[in-house]
Amino acid sequence: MVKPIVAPSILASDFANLGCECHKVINAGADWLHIDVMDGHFVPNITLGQPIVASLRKAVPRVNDTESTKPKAFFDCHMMVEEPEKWVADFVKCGADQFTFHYEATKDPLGLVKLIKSHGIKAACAIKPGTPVDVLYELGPHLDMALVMTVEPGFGGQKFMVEMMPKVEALRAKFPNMNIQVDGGLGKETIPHAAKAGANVIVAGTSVFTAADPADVISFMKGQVSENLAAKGLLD
Ligand SMILES: O=C(CO)[C@H](O)[C@H](O)COP(=O)(O)O
Ligand SMILES: [Fe+2]
Repeated sequence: MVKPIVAPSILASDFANLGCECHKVINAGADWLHIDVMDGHFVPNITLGQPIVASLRKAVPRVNDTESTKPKAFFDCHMMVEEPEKWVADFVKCGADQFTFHYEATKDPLGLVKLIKSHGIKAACAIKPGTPVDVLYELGPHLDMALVMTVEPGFGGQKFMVEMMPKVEALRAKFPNMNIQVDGGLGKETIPHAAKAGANVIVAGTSVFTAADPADVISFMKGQVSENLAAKGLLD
């Protein structure tokens, strides 16, 4: 059983007003914040690192912080970096709740999952469009989430690759209770494909942050995911 989760990608936000932008989407119904970390090596782009995540953590406390009245969120860190092992401790320290590494970036995926979990946060693994889904079959039982990229990682605002949906279907068939995330080009037009395939964690940058009514986009996507999970008997 899984829940519908919408995770706006802060890459599409106005970084000069990052805290307010995040409060805006949380108040509009976002469950997680998706934080795209790019190193200019694993992907041809550089985005943000630990100082920004640490600052954002002060503006957006952890979900279990009962003291603060500020809007809270789960920090879903998508690590598009080489040698992801090097960054686990730093990202735990600056406030990550989940560390998603790329299968293509490590020689020891299971060792990395164990390292991430040893720090007390969630471990997830992403695959690029050219990577076959079966690389995740052995790792799946150890993961908190699998991420099927629906664009080539590196940039926001790209076109959704519907041809990735068989990967999502295959994962959902094998792992009915696992969080399965899709990332890239998701919005009101493309969500029906991802929801039908069985994805339950929806990353959406451009479609949420540029919307006149972000709450409408978020609730539409959650509704589509809920309907499809319910039809499969998997809605928590
Ligand atoms: O990982 C990513 C790119 O590598 C981003 O999370 C993704 O592109 C989301 O942005 P958008 O919804 O605008 O496509
Ligand atoms: Fe991402």
